[in-house]
Amino acid sequence: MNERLSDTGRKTVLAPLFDTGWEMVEGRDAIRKTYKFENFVEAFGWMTRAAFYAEKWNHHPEWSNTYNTVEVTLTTHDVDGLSSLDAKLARKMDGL
Ligand SMILES: C[C@H](O)[C@H](O)[C@H]1CNC2=NC(N)=NC(=O)C2=N1
Repeated sequence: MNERLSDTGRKTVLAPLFDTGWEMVEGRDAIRKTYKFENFVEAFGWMTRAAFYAEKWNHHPEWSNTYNTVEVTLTTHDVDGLSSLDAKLARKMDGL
């Protein structure tokens, strides 16, 4: 069962993500990041690749796309806050 990240878990898995541009969402236990691409095709291609992992891991982002920009928010609805799955998906998104 996936659980909300502990204080120690937050230090180890969230801190590196903050270094890559992720930030806490104000008023929510969630993280967000804005990705910029060359154009719409690059942005949507990246979303498609990310969507395969989201589906494979049954962990889905809140996101929106405008032309070359994708705004992503990650949180775990089942635990009403951040879990290790959010960190896992964030790391994957950064690597795609
Ligand atoms: C029933 C289904 O497995 C759950 O609702 C899954 C689907 N995708 C999910 N995605 C996210 N981000 N959080 C969840 O808690 C979650 N739960």
